Amino acid sequence: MNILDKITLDKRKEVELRKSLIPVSQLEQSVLFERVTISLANNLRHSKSGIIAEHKRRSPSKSVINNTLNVQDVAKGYEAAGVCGMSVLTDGKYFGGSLDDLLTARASCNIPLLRKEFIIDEYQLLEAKAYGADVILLIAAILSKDEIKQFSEFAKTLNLDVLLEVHNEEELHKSIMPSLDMLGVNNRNLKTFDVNLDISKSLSNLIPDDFVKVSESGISNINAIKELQPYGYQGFLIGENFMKTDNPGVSATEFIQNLEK
Ligand SMILES: O=C(O)c1ccccc1NCC(=O)[C@H](O)[C@H](O)COP(=O)(O)O
Repeated sequence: MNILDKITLDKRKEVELRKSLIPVSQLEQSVLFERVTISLANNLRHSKSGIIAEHKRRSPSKSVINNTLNVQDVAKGYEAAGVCGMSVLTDGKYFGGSLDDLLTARASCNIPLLRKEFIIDEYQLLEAKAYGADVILLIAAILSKDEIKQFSEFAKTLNLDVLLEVHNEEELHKSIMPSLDMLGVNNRNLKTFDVNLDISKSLSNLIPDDFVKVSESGISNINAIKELQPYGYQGFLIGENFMKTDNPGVSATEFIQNLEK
């Protein structure tokens, strides 16, 4: 079984457990359910740099990235750096994240927050809303076309932006639909962990212009972004490159300043 199948299997068990502990009615009582969300897609459309900076403690491909930082400092640092949005990994088992991380980030900054999660159930979208997210991620590799439609349409009823992630042409073809805001190309093969920016380049002309194009993973310098911008990419999701430093906010600030020079 590959790692993505393993993560998805564990996620199904986790979500069933969560559902049995916290009913939907309780999620809907969160004060954050009434919050007016901020659109990441809009921010990206109007940005020169297009950085989405991630909070990522560890990952299946890299094990520990940074265990010493707190989410509050990272969120404040990213906001001060001028990023378009922050991605918060909420998976515990494989990434060391949690919904509490999302809540802490929400309390610490006023930029769009992406719940970075393996979404396999509508319940997780209600959680995203209740814990302060503005954006959800849907991964085409683990969802059917019908599920992508169902989850993205449900997300829109909650006023959440939808970032749909693909890694190849087949995933892209099954996914294109009007209920998505952003199409992300993951440069990392989630089954083998190989990273290759050429994936973003080769899929770019197959993505209709109505969607904001986002390139994800393996971006470690501004040259990578300068290479991808001519292919129409307006968003760049960066995790490890910032999180491996002692101060991700300062690292993101320097990165954006160099990019916008
Ligand atoms: O990062 C991983 O090892 C990983 C493994 C399996 C599924 C997902 C994984 N990562 C999620 C992401 O998409 C990245 O955290 C994100 O794009 C940032 O990537 P990077 O800048 O390379 O940290």
